Amino acid sequence: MVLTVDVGNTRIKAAVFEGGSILESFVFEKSDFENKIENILKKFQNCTDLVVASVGNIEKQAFLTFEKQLTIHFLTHEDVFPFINKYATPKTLGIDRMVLAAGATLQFPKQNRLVIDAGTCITYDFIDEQDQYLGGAISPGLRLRYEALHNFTAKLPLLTLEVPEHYIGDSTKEAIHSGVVNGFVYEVDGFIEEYRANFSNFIIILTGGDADFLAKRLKNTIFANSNFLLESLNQTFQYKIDND
Ligand SMILES: Nc1ncnc2c1ncn2[C@@H]1O[C@H](COP(=O)(O)OP(=O)(O)OP(=O)(O)O)[C@@H](O)[C@H]1O
Ligand SMILES: CC(C)(CO)[C@@H](O)C(=O)NCCC(=O)O
Ligand SMILES: [K+]
Repeated sequence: MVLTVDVGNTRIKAAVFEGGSILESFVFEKSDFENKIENILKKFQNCTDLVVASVGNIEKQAFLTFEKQLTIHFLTHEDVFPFINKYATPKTLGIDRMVLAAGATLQFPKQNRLVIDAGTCITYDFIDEQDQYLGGAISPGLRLRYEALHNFTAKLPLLTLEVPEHYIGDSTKEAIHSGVVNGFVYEVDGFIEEYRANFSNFIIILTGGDADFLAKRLKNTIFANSNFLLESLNQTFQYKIDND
């Protein structure tokens, strides 16, 4: 059994895998995460490996307390990945994006793949048919957009997500909801159209905290898989074992 842990910028997500299938998944805040992991390991005592991808501020040291119980794999750029990395600055590429690209490469062989992760940030990652990772884009996520409008202006209130009535917002609140929510959806639809115009034979994988919300609103029919990063962590680990 393998425990995979995704330390994001906002929250931590974790899942226990037996072979290729998820037994249970968890979401928790960063404070007190040691206890949360300890409880998971109490429940699943057959876990032999802990696989971590962290883009948050939690480093490898924080996981070493579990070393008595199981083997820790804290993924870094030094690990083996199933794609050729063409990013001009490979050392600054987020480990979450590398894991997503690995999962897409292994799960969907011999095609162009676009992974869209709608989390704290929206990331776009493109891996072509020759398994070359080309890069993509990073933009502010849904909640970050609401927060940025409030934090960097004097007059804009901090709102929580609401679906706008219309694209023409007729009040401050409606204008913000339209700008944030419609802007988010138009952006993603726009990127998808750009990729579609330039590549054939490709698959889109949609994941992250806002994936379900987004999937319902896109012009294109795309199914969301909220567990794609955790599944990809498990696959990256299996790949590492087979190829190290
Ligand atoms: N309880 C919650 N806390 C924070 N964000 C939430 C919550 N529930 C849903 N969301 C939505 O999820 C988005 C954040 O996604 P996610 O939880 O995947 O981010 P994350 O943990 O920082 O991971 P990553 O850094 O990989 O994006 C926010 O834009 C927000 O709209
Ligand atoms: C973009 C985020 C914040 C998304 O989680 C993460 O992948 C990251 O910190 N990336 C580093 C910059 C880069 O990927 O080029
Ligand atoms: K993200």
